[in-house]
Amino acid sequence: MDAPLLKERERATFNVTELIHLLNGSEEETKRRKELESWLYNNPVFRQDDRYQISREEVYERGLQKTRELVNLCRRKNIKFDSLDFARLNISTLEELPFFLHVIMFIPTIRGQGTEEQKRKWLPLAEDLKILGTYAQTELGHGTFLRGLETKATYDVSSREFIVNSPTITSMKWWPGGLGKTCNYAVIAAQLYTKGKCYGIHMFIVQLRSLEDHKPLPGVTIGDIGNKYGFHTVDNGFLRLDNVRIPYENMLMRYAKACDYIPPVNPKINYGTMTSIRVDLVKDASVILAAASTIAIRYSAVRHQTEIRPGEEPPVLDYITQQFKLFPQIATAIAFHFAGDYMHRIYDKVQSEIFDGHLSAITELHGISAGLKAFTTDTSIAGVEICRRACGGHGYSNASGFQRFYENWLGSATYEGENTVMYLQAARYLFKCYDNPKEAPETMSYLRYPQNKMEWNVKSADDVSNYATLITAFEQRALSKISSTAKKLKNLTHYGMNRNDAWNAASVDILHSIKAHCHYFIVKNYMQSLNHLKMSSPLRQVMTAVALLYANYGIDEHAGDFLESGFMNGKQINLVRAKILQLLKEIRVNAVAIVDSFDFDDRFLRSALGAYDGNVYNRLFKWAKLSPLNKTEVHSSYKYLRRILQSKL
Ligand SMILES: CC(C)(COP(=O)(O)OP(=O)(O)OC[C@H]1O[C@@H](n2cnc3c(N)ncnc32)[C@H](O)[C@@H]1OP(=O)(O)O)[C@@H](O)C(=O)NCCC(=O)NCCSC(=O)CCCC(=O)O
Ligand SMILES: Cc1cc2nc3c(=O)[nH]c(=O)nc-3n(C[C@H](O)[C@H](O)[C@H](O)COP(=O)(O)OP(=O)(O)OC[C@H]3O[C@@H](n4cnc5c(N)ncnc54)[C@H](O)[C@@H]3O)c2cc1C
Repeated sequence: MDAPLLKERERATFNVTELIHLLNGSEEETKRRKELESWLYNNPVFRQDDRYQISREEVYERGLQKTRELVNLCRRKNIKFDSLDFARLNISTLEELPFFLHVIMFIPTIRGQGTEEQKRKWLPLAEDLKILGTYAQTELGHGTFLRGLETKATYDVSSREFIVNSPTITSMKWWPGGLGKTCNYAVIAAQLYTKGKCYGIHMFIVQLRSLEDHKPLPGVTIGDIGNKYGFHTVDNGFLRLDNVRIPYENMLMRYAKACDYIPPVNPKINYGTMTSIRVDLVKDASVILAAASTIAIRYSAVRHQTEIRPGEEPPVLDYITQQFKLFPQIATAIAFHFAGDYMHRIYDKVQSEIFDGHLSAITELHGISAGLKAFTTDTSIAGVEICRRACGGHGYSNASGFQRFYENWLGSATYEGENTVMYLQAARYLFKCYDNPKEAPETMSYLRYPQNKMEWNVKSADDVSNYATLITAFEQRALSKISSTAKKLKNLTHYGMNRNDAWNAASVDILHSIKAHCHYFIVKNYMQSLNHLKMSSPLRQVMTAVALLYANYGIDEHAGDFLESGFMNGKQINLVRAKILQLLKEIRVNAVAIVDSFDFDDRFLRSALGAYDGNVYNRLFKWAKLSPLNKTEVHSSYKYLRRILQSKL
């Protein structure tokens, strides 16, 4: 083991294994996760060493090979696609596979929106992978505005069929994962027309390719949309349907019926699959940021640069500015971990309410999941970039491991709802609750009895170590933003603007308000989660320092907002800043141990900078030697170089 990391580990003040189990839920959960990972990582098909040396076609083909291995593994070990074990395997591949949309959206849409009869027919086929489907909603012309989708499903009473049609170029389905080359089925979002009237977006199961030879069926024009920033393994596709006929039974009809149209009790129930993925993304944001922090912290403990005192070249992690960049990322990863747990709990609760026929809870779930999806993906994307840059030049090499997850994760700000749009959706719910506080759910309880407090109860650095004091600060910031924005909206409508125009005119303030609310929620949930968890006192001390850093850093980062609220003054902001420095020092001794507790396997990180042993330089040299340009001492293209070198001006 490399000496610097050994020394770092020896001085940790808490037991790493205890934190590993705490973050995994229990010792058994840790064991199970590791067992699943070892099945995956010991399989050579999941290799990544030549990832940047193979063509897109080969990357896609590998994606399918990996899919086959993963499916075989699940069959051998009896792992169901809707199980926690599959979710863990899914994350551990650290790569989207071409069939993921089948598992995360196609099957869940049938399960959530199909009648019992439809589920009996389609689920066995889909779960046994006799058919492979995707979720085809977005079109070339519209992704966000679902009411604007143009694909039509027109009911033909005489044949009891729907005629599914893409009438224009902008109505082509565009982006669905696995659509281009992999899937032979899709759930298609289309405007339902029956008896000459349009009833809005509904979901239809459409077969796209032959089950015999995989050729597109008549009327189906389909393909891959081309290279992208990331998601190289996935054949995101386009699809044009030319009056394709499907049986009446292929409209998913658990909540709405066609022919003589019966509407669903809540028309947004059709959007349920998106909500479920938004919920999952909160936890994913934590994993990605934890992985990036692990690489950056381990590397920063190994990398020595410059001098603080003459003759002593410290690890860069000793520079306070480096700590100020990286420790908040660790804290954020843990905060999002607890937010992810919360989201899963509330999602399960709402699902059981829906099961009992109470559809009203989906509005609250949408409000919370849309906001947190945007907040956590936004923050973690920015955090990964901070970690990458904190690794200096080597952070820019593919050997760092950042690019693999960064390029894919960038998409999370857009897919499952573009983040600004999601914030605005969450804000819609927030402002409704502000106007009607009795409706406010627990997450917005401060709206029920809004108290504009006059003064923050902070006089010394010790005062900013108190959870309740910090939560109050975030609550007051949110309240101040929300109430001033609500006033603005009221003024705009008072002077004659209609509600929609006023909403657009005030939307920048609305965005600040919802971000402040999400931040408040994350801080509160983080601190409450820590209070409820059992842990040894050395671990509690460390976890408390990290949570306090999260909150104090958030105040410093948005000092303008907190000052503007009038609740805080400049002196108090200085106390917050002093506290941050104190916390950085406290966390420094445990930084490597904390990221060790995230417990990433080296085969997951695949990083020369972030491997457990800290053997950075040997790994970088090994990586360089593997460059395809180094296969020969003199590259074959020297023929051009020779001519340049030998030509006369
Ligand atoms: C932006 C909105 C929310 C707007 O919807 P709209 O019907 O056009 O507008 P509206 O009639 O004014 O509706 C607003 C109203 O609908 C409600 N609502 C909206 N969404 C939901 C929901 N999920 N659950 C429960 N309720 C929902 C809102 O609360 C609003 O209610 P309100 O009118 O205020 O009472 C919607 O269109 C939307 O969700 N757009 C984003 C599209 C999206 O997320 N696409 C994802 C495609 S799949 C994908 O990206 C997979 C990637 C996965 C991967 O590769 O890993
Ligand atoms: C990697 C990846 C995978 C995907 N997989 C799938 C899939 O499997 N199935 C599928 O159906 N789709 C998929 N999508 C599509 C994705 O869901 C959409 O791209 C996404 O919902 C955003 O819609 P848009 O592209 O229309 O963006 P637009 O809405 O056109 O956004 C452009 C800009 O307009 C702004 N804007 C739009 N509306 C508003 C508004 N009301 N108020 C303020 N600003 C607004 C946005 O903030 C943004 O800045 C995928 C996309 C990606 C990148």
